[in-house]
Parts: sequence; C-alpha cells; structure tokens
Amino acid sequence: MKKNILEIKNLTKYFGQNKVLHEVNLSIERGKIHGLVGANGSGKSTIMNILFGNSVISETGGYEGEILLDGEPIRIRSTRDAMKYGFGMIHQEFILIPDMTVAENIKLTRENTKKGASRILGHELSYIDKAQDQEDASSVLNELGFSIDCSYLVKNLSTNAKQFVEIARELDKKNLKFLLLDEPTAVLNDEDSRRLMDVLKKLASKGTSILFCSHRLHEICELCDTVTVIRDGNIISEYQKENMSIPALATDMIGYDIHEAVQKPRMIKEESILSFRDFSVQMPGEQLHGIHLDVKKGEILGLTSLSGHGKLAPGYGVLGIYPSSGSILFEGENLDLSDTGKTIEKGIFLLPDDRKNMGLLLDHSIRENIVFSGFYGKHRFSKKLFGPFSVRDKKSMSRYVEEQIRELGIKCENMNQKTRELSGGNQQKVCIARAAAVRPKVLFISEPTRGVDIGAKEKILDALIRMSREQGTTIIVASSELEELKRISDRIAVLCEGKVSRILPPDASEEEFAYAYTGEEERYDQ
Ligand SMILES: Nc1ncnc2c1ncn2[C@@H]1O[C@H](COP(=O)(O)OP(=O)(O)OP(=O)(O)O)[C@@H](O)[C@H]1O
Repeated sequence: MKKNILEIKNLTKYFGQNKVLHEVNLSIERGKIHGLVGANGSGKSTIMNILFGNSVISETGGYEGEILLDGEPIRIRSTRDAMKYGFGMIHQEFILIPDMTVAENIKLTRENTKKGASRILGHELSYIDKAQDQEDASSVLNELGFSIDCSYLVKNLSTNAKQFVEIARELDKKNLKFLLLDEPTAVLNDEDSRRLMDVLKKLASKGTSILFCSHRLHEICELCDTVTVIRDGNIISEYQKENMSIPALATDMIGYDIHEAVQKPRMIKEESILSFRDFSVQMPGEQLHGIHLDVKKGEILGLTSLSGHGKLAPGYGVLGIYPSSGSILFEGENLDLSDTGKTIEKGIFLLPDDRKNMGLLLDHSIRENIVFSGFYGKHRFSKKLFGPFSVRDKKSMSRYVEEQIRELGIKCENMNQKTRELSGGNQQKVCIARAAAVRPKVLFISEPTRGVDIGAKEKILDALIRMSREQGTTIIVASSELEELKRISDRIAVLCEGKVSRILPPDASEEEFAYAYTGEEERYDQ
C-alpha cells in the first residue's frame, strides 16, 4: 500500500483570465490530517472544490494538472465522481436543504427503505424507512456528541447546529476514504470545535485521510500532522507537526507583520441609546428569555455566551427577523418591532452571522453591495440636482468603494466583479464595508471575523473601533471569540440560558468570565 493516498501534480486553475492556482504540488499521507492555510482568496477552497468535483469548477473550464489516488490517476469531473472515489466534503457555506428535516438531510440519497416493500417493489420504488433514517441520524450525531431532535427542519436550526448536521451527513457515508473540510470550525465555538477535532483525530486513527482548512492557526497546530501554506495560488512552505508555529504560519500566509487592533480604555457617558425591557426572542436554538439591558450611547458592547445561550438573538429580535415580545426603547421612544424598514430608517442596522443568505446580493457587484444600503437607506452617495431632486453620485460611490477595497484588503479583480465570485473571507469584508457605508447610529454585528484570515481579522476589528471613535456609532458585537471581544469592547455582556448573566469590563479575569458563562453567579437582570 502506498504511503501517500493523494498526490496532486501541477494543479492549475483559471477563472476567466485570472490564474488562481499556479502549478500546485501536494502530497497527502494515508490516515493523516493535512492542514491547508492561506490568506483569504489564496486558493484553498478552489483546491477543495476541484477534489470534490464541485460544479463551479467544470462550469468555469475545469482544471489542469494531475490527481493520483492510491497511485492511480483520476479525473474528477463531478461530485458524483468524487463520492465514487470516496471523497466527502464539509463546506464553508452549508450545503443543506432548509425545508427538509435533520434526518432527511443526513440520509439524503442514502435513505433506508422498508425491507418488505423493497423485496416486492425493488429499492427504487420502495418506501423510505423514516424511523430507521431518524435512528441512523441521531446515532451519528450522538457520535459527534451533539444531540438534537432529528425531525426538526434544518431552516429552524442555529448556525452551529447546521454545521453539525453537515458533518454528520459526511460521516454517515460508508465508503468515506478522504474527508475535505473547508473551515468547519468557523461557525463553532471553542467547545464545539474541540469536540469536532476529537472526532477528526479518531477518524484519522481509523484510516480516513483528511485535508483540513482553517484560519484558526492554533487549531491547525494542535490537529494537523503536516501543514501546507499557500499564498496567491502558490505553495510557499510545508511544516511537520514538530516544527509548526503560529508566527511562522502567519508570516508565510500574509507576508507582512500583523498589527493587533486594540481599543484604548475610554470614558463612555451613562446615557442609554437602546434599552431592552423584558425582551424575549423566539429564535430556534438561540432563545432569549426576558432580558433587561441598557446599551450606552457610543459604546462597543460585546455580547457573548456558549452556543445556544442567546448572544445572537438580540440583533435578530430588534430587526424583527424572529418573533419577539417585551419592549425596546430607542433614544427614549418605544421601537415598533413589526416595522423593520422603519427601524433601519431610524438608524439601526444588522450584519447577521449568516451573511451569505442574509447579508449579500450575490449576483450583484462588489460596488453595488457596498453602496446599496447607504444609498437607499440613508441617501448617501447622492448629489443635489435642483429643488428636492437628486441623483446618484457615481464618483463618490466609486471613491468610497476603492477606499474600502484598499483598507480592508478585499482581494478582487475590480469593483465590478460579482460578489459570488469572491472567496468567503472577502465576501465577509464586503459586508463590513456595506455597514460602514450606512453610518448607522446602532450597529448589531454577529461574528465579525468569522472565516477571515489572521491579517484581515485585525483590519476588521480596527474598522469597528474607527466606526465607534470617528462616527460615534454604537456597536453591539455578538461573538464566540472572547479574546477579540476583550480587545475591542468597552463592556461585555455575558448571556446564559437566554438571560444576561453578568456585564463585565474587558479586563475581568478568565475566572469571572467562566462563572458568567455558566450562570453560577447572581444574575445581572434578576
Ligand atoms: N466562481 C468564481 N469565479 C471567479 N473567481 C473566483 C470564483 N471562485 C473563486 N474565485 C477566485 O479565486 C481566488 C481563490 O479563491 P478561494 O475561494 O479558493 O480562496 P480561499 O483561499 O478559499 O479564501 P477564503 O479564506 O476567503 O475562503 C479568489 O481570487 C477568488 O476571487
């Protein structure tokens, strides 16, 4: 048996005229976990998409180069080919069917059929054995240490629950030889990431080979046997476990020194801009139960909790995306939660965590995405004609977009490129630039640095600090990354079981945060 299960030779990919992979060579050992790291847009997902036969590759002219599996050359033209060879993939953006249940998603195309009916009608025409499908689905989720009712519709699940369903679907495949994971932990908190990493170690020890992509470099160093660094479609370096280090990986990925974004301590006035009173949100998997919370004008308020304890819900509730009860005072007046348009007009804006579905117009250009909400919502980028008439000021739009592309380092061909064609991390930066263009009074933002590289993370955090300091925006950041909240927040509200457990200063001890996460201390809002 060959030591290397997979060998990639001179892999090259063009999107139109744009060469995004430059004769990439990569060997992956059997039963090992191989990491792949690189800045946003460096070509990681493209390699994974080629190996999994994703249609975006064939629709854009296929690939050049050779792929050898177990020493045999293979040509991967479709996902069907990839699955036949034993590849499974967990995507950066979920590939789940929202209107189907958890069990239906996990067992899709591999459903159990009723034995009796199968004998008479044949497998194709026989009935699906739903009870058996549910049992299989819960058993694979249990293996992942995640219990959820398998009859729930996927559209009603929280983001981290969706990720576990996607992982379970791949693990349920019986001929899985090679697992591709494109940032599987980006949507998970530390506890869930750790659980997934344990499962991956177990899988590898049983012989499954793994290609693992992540921007969380500490995970790479902990999990991977080997890591390859890619920059602008070129392989830069490779490290074995014994000589891997975060600084070495970061330097090879980014190519410049990283400046850490930190908010200097400052005085915030006592005046409240937004007050939650007995406010509940019925968001599946992230319920909020009657919180009382005052957000001070101009502050950056961090919101954190273990997953499923409610940190994402306030923003969704205020914008009317999920049903809510109780009240919210905005600048001293009751906010009408049934009229989202009015709420946005008043100056409250939300950047949700599920950006691909709720944050971007994927078939529109980078330029339109960045200026859209600012132009329509706040009449920015317009110039007066005469009287009440005004038109789009295309020059000021372009100037703003160019500035944002430069400042946030959005990797693109030009500002007219469709956002669908950007890498995940670069789409994220477009969302941030759009929020900055609206100049809201209050910005709710969830998981602002999810899926972005180590350099871009600091640029995004810096941009939030600047919005707060220079434009006076009140920012409510929901994040599972406590370390980043500590660096940018004036105060941090910790939620537990859908209630505010404590409000802590950013320099509070780890112990205080740990107590607050588990709600072991007296509650703030009781
Ligand atoms: N469908 C597409 N059409 C045109 N260009 C594309 C398409 N998909 C990706 N690209 C380009 O290919 C390059 C590599 O993108 P890729 O998604 O592989 O990056 P990545 O390393 O996975 O980034 P991230 O960390 O942000 O996910 C980028 O410049 C991107 O804009």
